[in-house]
Amino acid sequence: QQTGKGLKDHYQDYFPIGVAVTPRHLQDSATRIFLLQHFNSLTAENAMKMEPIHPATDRYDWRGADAIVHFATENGLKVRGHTLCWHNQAPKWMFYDAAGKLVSKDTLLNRLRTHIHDVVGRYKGRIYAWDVVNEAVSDRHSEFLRNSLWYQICGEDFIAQAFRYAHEADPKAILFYNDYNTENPVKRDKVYRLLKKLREENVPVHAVGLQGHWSISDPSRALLVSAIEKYASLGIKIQITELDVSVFTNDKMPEKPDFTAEQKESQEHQYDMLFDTFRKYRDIITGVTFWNVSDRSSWLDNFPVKGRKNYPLLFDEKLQPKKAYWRVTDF
Ligand SMILES: Oc1ccccc1CN[C@@H]1C=C[C@@H](O)[C@H](O)[C@H]1O
Repeated sequence: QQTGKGLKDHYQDYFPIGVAVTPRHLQDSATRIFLLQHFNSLTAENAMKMEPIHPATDRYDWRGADAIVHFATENGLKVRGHTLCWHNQAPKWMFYDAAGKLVSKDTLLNRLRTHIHDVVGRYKGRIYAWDVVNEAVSDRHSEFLRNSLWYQICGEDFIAQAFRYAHEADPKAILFYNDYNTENPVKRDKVYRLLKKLREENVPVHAVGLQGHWSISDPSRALLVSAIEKYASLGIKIQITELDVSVFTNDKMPEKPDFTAEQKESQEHQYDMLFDTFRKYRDIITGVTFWNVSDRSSWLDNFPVKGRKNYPLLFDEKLQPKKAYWRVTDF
């Protein structure tokens, strides 16, 4: 399929440009052409999460993941796997026994190992990178690790074990720890502390995923740079794995749902700064992936405020480049 020069072409000398997709995106020919024009990496928005892909102890649903991997392989796109161990969208059955009681640490770790070997094994050689553990660090000042069922049952060991299982299953895959708010100094230092400890214990964690759920006012260039420098000092690579730039700086519902001139101007400026910084760190940043395809639909339309229309991406609801697109491709 021949397409005009797109975002990925502007960045071919820097890093792959990815996007989170659903199988439905791939059923529409206009969307397929759009995806192939602008992106050379895909992430499954939901299809490879624990519950969607492994809904029952003895049942996997491979359809969505297979469709995305098939499309990517057919068109020469990279695929990032998301995510092997997370507290959200995890299947209840994994944590409870037949009597409905929480399972033991050994049982849970064995279930995690089976899950990881089955999922990573199926796509071995076709998925080059995995978000092995997502969001294990706490947002609470008093906590280091999030008090998830993973942590309650296993303590911190589930993190190292998840990476070891993934490495066993595909020794060539690049293994990521993935999280959000990773530029916030308090959380940044906790993520750093976790990664440093894992690396010192020779746990196969190769890179850190900064989700990049940012806004027109956050992060500042200074905070982004200090986070990149701090993680890079561990000798690991960095990817921006779920980039979007919310047009809101609070959790209030606006008077009207429109995308104001001020919001546009701020977003153009923020995207310009972000990609200027990414380009400067091209030797450390090995990929930038957007979360969702266009302003037509974003997970931010319902988070953190349900029903609040957001306009966080480089393409508008008609899949047309916004001015921010031209700001990040004119360099
Ligand atoms: O920015 C946040 C704030 C609080 C909780 C979760 C997040 C981000 N959490 C991400 C967002 C959407 C999901 O589809 C992704 O899998 C998840 O990694």
